[in-house]
Amino acid sequence: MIALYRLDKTVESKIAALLDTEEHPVVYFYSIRSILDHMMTPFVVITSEPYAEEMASLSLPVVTLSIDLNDIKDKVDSLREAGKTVEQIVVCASENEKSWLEKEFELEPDTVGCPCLFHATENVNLRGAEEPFTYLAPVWDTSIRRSKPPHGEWHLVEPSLSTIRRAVQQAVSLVPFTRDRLREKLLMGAVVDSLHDAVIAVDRQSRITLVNEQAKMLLGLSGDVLGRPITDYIPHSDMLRVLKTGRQELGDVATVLDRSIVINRIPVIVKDQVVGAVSNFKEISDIQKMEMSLRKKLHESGLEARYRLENIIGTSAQIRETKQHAALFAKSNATVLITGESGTGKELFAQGIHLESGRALGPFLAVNCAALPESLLESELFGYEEGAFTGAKKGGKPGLFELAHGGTLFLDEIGEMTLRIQVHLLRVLQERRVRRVGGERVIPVDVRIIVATNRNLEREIEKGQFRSDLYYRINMLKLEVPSLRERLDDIPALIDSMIQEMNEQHEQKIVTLDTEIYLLFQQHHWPGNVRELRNVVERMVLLSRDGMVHVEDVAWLFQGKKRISRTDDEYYGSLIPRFTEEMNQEASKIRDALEKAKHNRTVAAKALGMDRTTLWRKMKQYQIE
Ligand SMILES: Nc1ncnc2c1ncn2[C@@H]1O[C@H](COP(=O)(O)OP(=O)(O)OP(=O)(O)O)[C@@H](O)[C@H]1O
Repeated sequence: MIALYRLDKTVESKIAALLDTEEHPVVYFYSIRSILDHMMTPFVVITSEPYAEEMASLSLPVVTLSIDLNDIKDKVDSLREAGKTVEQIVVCASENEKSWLEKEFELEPDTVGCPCLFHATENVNLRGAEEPFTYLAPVWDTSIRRSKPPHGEWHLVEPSLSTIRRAVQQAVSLVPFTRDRLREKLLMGAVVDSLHDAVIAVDRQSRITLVNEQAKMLLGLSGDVLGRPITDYIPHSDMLRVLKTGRQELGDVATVLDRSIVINRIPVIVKDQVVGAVSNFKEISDIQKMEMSLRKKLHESGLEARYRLENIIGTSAQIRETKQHAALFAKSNATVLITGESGTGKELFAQGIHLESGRALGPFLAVNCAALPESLLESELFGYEEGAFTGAKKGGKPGLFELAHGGTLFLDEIGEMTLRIQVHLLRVLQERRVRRVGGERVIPVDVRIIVATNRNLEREIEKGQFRSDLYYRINMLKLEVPSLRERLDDIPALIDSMIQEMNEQHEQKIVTLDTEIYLLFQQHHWPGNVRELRNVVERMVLLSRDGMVHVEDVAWLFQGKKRISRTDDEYYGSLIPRFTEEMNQEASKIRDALEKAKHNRTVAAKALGMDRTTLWRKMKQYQIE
């Protein structure tokens, strides 16, 4: 389709006559508005020089008609033929046409056959001219016709038929291109609309060339805003500054219509010239939501805290007290120092505190300070900037402090950390900001720190291996996890839960363990604590036959190993003296329940809140008939 924009009627009809209108229908437009209403139709615009500029912001293919020196000569000839005297000429045309005509006149001054003066229509002032001139203007220059020259009248110059034919040929050749452009435009529109970010772009004159739905929504724009100056909607738009300076502005925060938004403004530069600017922006609350969901995804891929405090097995007074302290510590944001022998479950407590805290939805990241060499641990914790060292990843890498933002960072085996990293860590803990290795920027972080150690840090300070200032900073809330030796009563429940877990993992079905096994296990010294117990139970499960494990099957596991300091006589003698107070209480509860249930084990188990197998095991353990 060919669109004719603000052309003279005679020129319009000549163009239409030259076109095969079946193949290239002609549409006539007299305002930008009406063109905007048809933007979804692929067309090429033919217009005259003064209106070509208006088209620029619409990014449509435009063919421009203008008059030349030959057209002026033809007009002068026809005036002379009609008996008019033409001695001096004044030509008024648009700024562009005027400068072309001047150049042509300089090159071939004899073409017209008389002196010519050229004026730009925009600032023409012919008043007071004394000489009788012949006044000429292009046929499409409607504004000039409204003013009357001092002597005589305006004579309108038309472009020659060959000029019109060239313009028509050019327009026809551009038609396929407009279809591609439209397709691209639709695609671009779909892409821009599909973005979660709001996007708005302006041209050099700060007229809006692109805007997506999100931008309209956040800026409260409605209707067709394309082609309109951005200042009509945002009077002091910062885009004007970017157009002027050509410098990008990233991460600016502003309030628009009561919403806090973060904005990036980027100049569009072609061949060192600023030809426009694009701005993308987003509501801060959206960014926070995205951050949260990203973090959640990170958790799903293995960075999640899984153990809640209530999942930590054990009902002994020691473990109950530790859990109570942990639940209290979870309410605060202060650093927690977890101490305890290796394998006691320090990491489980760290996870439990995180999940019990207000940061439960944030990330939980853990790093074992003993497992990484110094430089690796440093870049792991604090991240690094691009080029910080040979092999540093392009674009740098965020450290665990940044990744744990809004959540908890668990530093296991902190006693193994070198003094240099201790200094770096202390600074981050004091300032709550990290500076990546090799970087300048400081990044604020909101991270709760939990550290753990099985070393005696006070002794490490005496030996000069641990900084006392760091110790005082991390030793705000101290959680001491008891060794397994100190809570032997928890062993049966731990074994049961481990067996259940492993049965599921190994698809094995162990129904029963000899009661003696529990007793045997409660005799062991367990230097490796719960971790060692888990290993032993795993081996036991793998060695089991027909769903039964007998004491003879496992006794060898403890051969040559240190026992709790109890004599064999105690072990093989009466079992009662070896029961703790809690066990005695449990035994008498079971006796009572059985009596009440008239020795119906199903009823008694129900009353005790345990299943039949557990009741049966406990009856064997406490030798209840
Ligand atoms: N109360 C518990 N209930 C169930 N499993 C436990 C319990 N305590 C520890 N475990 C298990 O014991 C193993 C060791 O636990 P964890 O890694 O938390 O110990 P740790 O004290 O952090 O050890 P280390 O000092 O060596 O880092 C893990 O497999 C864990 O699942």
